[in-house]
Amino acid sequence: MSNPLSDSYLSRTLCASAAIITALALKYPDRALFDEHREGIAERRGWPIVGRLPEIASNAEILHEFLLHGFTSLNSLTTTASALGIPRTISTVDPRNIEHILKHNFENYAKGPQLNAATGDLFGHGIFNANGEQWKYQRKTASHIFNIKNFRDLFTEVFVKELDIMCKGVLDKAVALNQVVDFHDTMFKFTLDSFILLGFGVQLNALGSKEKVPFAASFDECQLNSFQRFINPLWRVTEPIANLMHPWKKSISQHLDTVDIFANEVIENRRKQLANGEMDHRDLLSRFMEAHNENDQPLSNRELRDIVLNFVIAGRDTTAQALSWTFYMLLLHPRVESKLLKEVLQNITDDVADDPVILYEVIKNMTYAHAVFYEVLRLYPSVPNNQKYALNVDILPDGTPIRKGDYVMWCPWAQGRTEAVWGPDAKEFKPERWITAYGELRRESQGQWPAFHAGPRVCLGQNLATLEALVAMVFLVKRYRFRLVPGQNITYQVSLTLPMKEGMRVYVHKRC
Ligand code: HEM
Repeated sequence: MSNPLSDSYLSRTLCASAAIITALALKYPDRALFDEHREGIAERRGWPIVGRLPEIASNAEILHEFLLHGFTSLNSLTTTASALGIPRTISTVDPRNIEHILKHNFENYAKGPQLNAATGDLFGHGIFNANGEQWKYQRKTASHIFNIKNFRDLFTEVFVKELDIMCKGVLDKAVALNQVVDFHDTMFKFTLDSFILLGFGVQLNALGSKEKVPFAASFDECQLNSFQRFINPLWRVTEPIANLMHPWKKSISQHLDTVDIFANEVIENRRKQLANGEMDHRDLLSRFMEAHNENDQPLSNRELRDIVLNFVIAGRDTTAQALSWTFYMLLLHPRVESKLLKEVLQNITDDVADDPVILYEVIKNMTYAHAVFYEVLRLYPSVPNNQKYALNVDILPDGTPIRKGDYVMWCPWAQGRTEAVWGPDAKEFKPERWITAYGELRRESQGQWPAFHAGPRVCLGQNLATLEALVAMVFLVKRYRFRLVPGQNITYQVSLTLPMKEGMRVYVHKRC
């Protein structure tokens, strides 16, 4: 039997709630609760109380296109959006603004609390999350390995050696057995093995295993999860619920354990090698083991673990993705592939290929190969969106006012496709745009082409990545013809970087 007292209490509560929601909806008819409009910044109006959260959530799978559409539909290179639970973010593809944020007013823009919270359990206090003195000592320590001698005498040799393992162990077998290869997965294994060997002195041999190595699988899950936290304001609630609902699935904390075990093994292994005097050169990890942190203390195992994981994402993912998108573009553009092959055959004779020191010198001067790589990174930047946090008020070069506590986001994926930045053929894949009338490589400003970031935090591994990618490109183009397996959907996975969502399956043939 119903109780008249509790029924009337319930109906009064419902009426009061409806009245409050209506009043809030009238006060915030097109934006998030408690948010204000931002004068002078192009903005599409959203829904009452939640703002643009529903659009962001429903376009999360195609976020990069969604952002591009935002710039083109508002006909502005700088936009903003109000969305419940997501901090106010000003997005830009204007080269002047990007250079200002990353270079000219560097001190005002930091890695912010949102990034630290979303990626903290994976990247800890490593270089990608660090600011101030904590960042400086890591940058300085790591920079010592990127010297000409290492490039000439060590890095090229490692890349050639790992390529040889890939060719014999994966690609030649696929040719002989007429098997399909997942090119994307193979590139991830190649860059993982190469980087773990030259950075940490460990021969991992991921290329030798058919499956994904457990560390890599868990690392990818953690990364994807970190990214999802940016667009899911309720992640602290939804993640534990998801664990309860899917108890048979490995949870993020279990994936983190797998990742930690791997990093700790690498560290222990190195300690033993150092103790036995087995190292004949000082690589990344041994340099950090000898370094002192921002408090002038030797690094703890936890700090070393952060270093290892930050450098794995830097050294593995970005280059593997760039190589995958490069071959995707080559397969879709046979004209470009033939032109590249011509340059490869002219420069990479068997003598050159057999001598890493000469190979390094020859590759440095291959203009078209560089143009192909830069053009791929223009359309498929390995870091497709990136953000910083304003420590103080500022005005961007296009006049956009920035408030203290705003996030500023720049979007290289959208920028590469923006006609106002790259001209009417912005969306076309044209390596020739990187070559001057004198046949030299064109250099664009870091604001126009921020694929490797800009200013004091410009990518430390830019030259390493370019060398690795070009060595792989020239060897693979020279030895093999790849063909896409028809009917697959090759697209990106929205994440911190730009992986292919379902890989890229190819047939492999030897060139005669
Ligand atoms: C195609 C390959 C690569 C691309 C497109 C790329 C791009 C980038 C970008 C956009 C950043 C800025 C990230 C941020 O701070 O939010 C960055 C930073 C960095 N990259 Fe790369 N990267 C590549 C390969 C590499 C490699 C092979 C290494 C080797 C160690 C490396 C080391 C680093 C480091 C240490 C930083 C942090 C710099 C700092 O904060 O001072 N990168 N990279």
